[in-house]
Amino acid sequence: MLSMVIQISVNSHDCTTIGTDFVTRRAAAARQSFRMSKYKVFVMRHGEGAWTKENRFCSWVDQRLSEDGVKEALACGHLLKEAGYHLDVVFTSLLSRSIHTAWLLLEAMGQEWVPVVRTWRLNERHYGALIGLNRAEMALNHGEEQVKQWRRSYDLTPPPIDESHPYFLEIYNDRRYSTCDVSKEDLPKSESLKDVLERLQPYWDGTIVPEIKQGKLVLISGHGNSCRALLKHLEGISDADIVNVTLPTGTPILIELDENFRPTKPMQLLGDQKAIQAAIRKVEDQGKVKQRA
Ligand SMILES: O=C(O)[C@@H](COP(=O)(O)O)OP(=O)(O)O
Repeated sequence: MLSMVIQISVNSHDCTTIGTDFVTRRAAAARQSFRMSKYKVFVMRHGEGAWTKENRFCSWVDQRLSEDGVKEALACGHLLKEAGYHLDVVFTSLLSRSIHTAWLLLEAMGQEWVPVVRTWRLNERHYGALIGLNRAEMALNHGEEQVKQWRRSYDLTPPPIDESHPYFLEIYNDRRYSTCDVSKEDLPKSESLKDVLERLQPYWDGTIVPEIKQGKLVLISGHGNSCRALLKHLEGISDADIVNVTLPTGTPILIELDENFRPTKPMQLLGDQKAIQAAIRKVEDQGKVKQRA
């Protein structure tokens, strides 16, 4: 039996302030509306990436999963299998950590045949010139609040990447980006969360929603910020509240929607709730000068 508890964001000091307040309002709204769930969709951030250990902004750099990330992806698959879910299609970004998570999850579920569809529109937010930098060092040099704003604010765009950046050529010469529905020149050089939602929403509306409407159970294996953008859209999270939403790696989030694609209940992070809270704290701590023990 899964223990499913409503959560949005956990911050060791005040997590439960805005996060819980938001959840409470959402729960009250859902109770009042008496809307019936018609659709379910899973949104999840991939398993831990290799650069997480080094605390570097990874973004469009194609790092693999860490050993722990592989374990997380497999554990997600086991969790969904035990809960009896049968997936019909999985959407990923063009980045290996998102694709490998989908493969491992499907393998653990014994559902390897399920189609995996890749799109750059689910890529992680483009962190521009911040790519490759260490978050704790950035917090030391620019302050923790500035780093939090760069990481979590809705409409702040970091400085763009340019040709002098050590990862510029690796990203823009990569063959995968010649397969996109926009030219290489038009791919982002830096993005706010708002920009991510703007490039993701047409894909959600035009490609993913029609699948869900056909009755298919969809799982999105995305990234911390591409998933935050989608959750903001689906859950109607305000520009102010999204700052306090942090997603752990390798944790499926179940969203139930009515016939008009409005949420009927608060989103649910599935799995061991204490472990999920610890995982969220770990991600938040990455932006601090000193990490908590
Ligand atoms: O780009 C990255 O390093 C992380 C998010 O970083 P933060 O926004 O948490 O700093 O993305 P992901 O690991 O989900 O692909």
